[in-house]
Amino acid sequence: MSDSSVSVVIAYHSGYGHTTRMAEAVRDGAASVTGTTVELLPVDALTEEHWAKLDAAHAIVFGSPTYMGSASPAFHTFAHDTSGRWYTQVWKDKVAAGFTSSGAMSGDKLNTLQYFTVLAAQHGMHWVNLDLLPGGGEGELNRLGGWLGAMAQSPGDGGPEMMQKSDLLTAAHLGQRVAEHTRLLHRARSLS
Ligand SMILES: Cc1cc2nc3c(=O)[nH]c(=O)nc-3n(C[C@H](O)[C@H](O)[C@H](O)COP(=O)(O)O)c2cc1C
Repeated sequence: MSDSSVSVVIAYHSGYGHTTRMAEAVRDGAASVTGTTVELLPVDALTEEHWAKLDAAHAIVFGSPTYMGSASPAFHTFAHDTSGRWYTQVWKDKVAAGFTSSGAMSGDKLNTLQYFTVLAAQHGMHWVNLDLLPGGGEGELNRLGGWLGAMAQSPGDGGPEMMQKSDLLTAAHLGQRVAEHTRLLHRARSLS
């Protein structure tokens, strides 16, 4: 990685593949910004090498399905496992953002995104929101009308292939925005 390039790591959990599709869309959006390296890291299979990549990243995007109104148990375990890094503020001033998928239209996804923001704040990270006005129809970006992060909804009895294209494009938009803002911050720091 050159001095001018930035790294975005997507730390996510997915039980049945829906959140994986979102993570891949976030990755594609971030990778569309020149000079950005992006990596997907499932939080239930982190090695020491993966933790080192998280520590070295300029931005970390959190992703989880909404289970019982919050992030999944696997994501909560990951968050708990970051407590040593919280103690020494290893992730301070990294960029952060988040995304979640649910079965119900609301499904209490907001609580999952708020949980991510608190996690980011405890680590001293800078939260990047979703800068999209609510989409008016099924095919439009941000059709679910949220701003804290990217949200997707699909029937609980349908597979990941049933996901709405607009939700995946919304996730890609968030990834692009994260990469752009990470680059801005990185450039400003290198000038100061
Ligand atoms: C244990 C469990 C709890 C769930 N809780 C919720 C919930 O609180 N709200 C909701 O809308 N959907 C809920 N769902 C549905 C999932 O959020 C939804 O199917 C999601 O897209 C799954 O993502 P994944 O395939 O990445 O695991 C739940 C599913 C499971 C298995």
